Amino acid sequence: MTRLSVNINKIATLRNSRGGDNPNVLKVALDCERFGAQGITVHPRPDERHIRYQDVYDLKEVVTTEFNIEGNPSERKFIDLVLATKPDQVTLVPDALGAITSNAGWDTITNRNLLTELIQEFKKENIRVSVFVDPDPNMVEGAKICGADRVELYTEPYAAHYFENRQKAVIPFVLAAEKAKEVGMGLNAGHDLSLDNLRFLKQCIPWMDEVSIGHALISDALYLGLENTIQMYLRELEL
Ligand SMILES: CC(=O)[C@@H](O)[C@H](O)COP(=O)(O)O
Ligand SMILES: NCC(=O)COP(=O)(O)O
Repeated sequence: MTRLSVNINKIATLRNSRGGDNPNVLKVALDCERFGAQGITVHPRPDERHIRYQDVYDLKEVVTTEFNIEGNPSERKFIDLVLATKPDQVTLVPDALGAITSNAGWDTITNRNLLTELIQEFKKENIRVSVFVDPDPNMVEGAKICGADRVELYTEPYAAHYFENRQKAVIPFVLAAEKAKEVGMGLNAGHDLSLDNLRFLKQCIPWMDEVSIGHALISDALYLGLENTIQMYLRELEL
């Protein structure tokens, strides 16, 4: 089974645009769960332009499905947030400062020492650690050597080339996913997944543990409604 974790960053972005509390991120998270989502993902960034650190503390109190915090551990503040809130999973993402969104995975070979230390620190607190990587079997193997439990494959290149040639676009992801299976790691995927491209990815890599989806899902919800949208994404994950 592949779980659907809804990334609610976009809800916080909308809330922040007016400075008030509408929409309320806690209510949306609870509604996502009520409508069938099997997890909630947040990705706080140092400038708190969408999810704020306080949101993460507040969400931890109410989320009853899998809680996944994504982010760059380059600042102690992020590490402390994760250790204090103890989510089910932390996903380490090497966000470049000033980037609009995540745009690359870790080099798990060059960053081996850093990742190994961080992963140990989180795992001591029983927090599952996933490492965001490009679809490269060497990076998957590197994440395993660092002690990660899972990798999250950065799916933007798959999404970008889906309509051009989906068979070709998915090949590196299948190879990376096979490596994860071979070395005994769990497998997540995310970034720009949508109602267009999700089913084919699931068909090609049925052993994915989780997909985290935000931008497209929240955009679809404007037209289709949140409950209906979540149900539609869940259906794409049924083979
Ligand atoms: C790691 C990843 O691909 C997502 O967490 C993505 O960064 C979503 O964050 P934004 O919604 O802020 O773009
Ligand atoms: N880890 C990926 C994620 O949480 C959502 O990415 P996107 O669907 O907003 O591109």
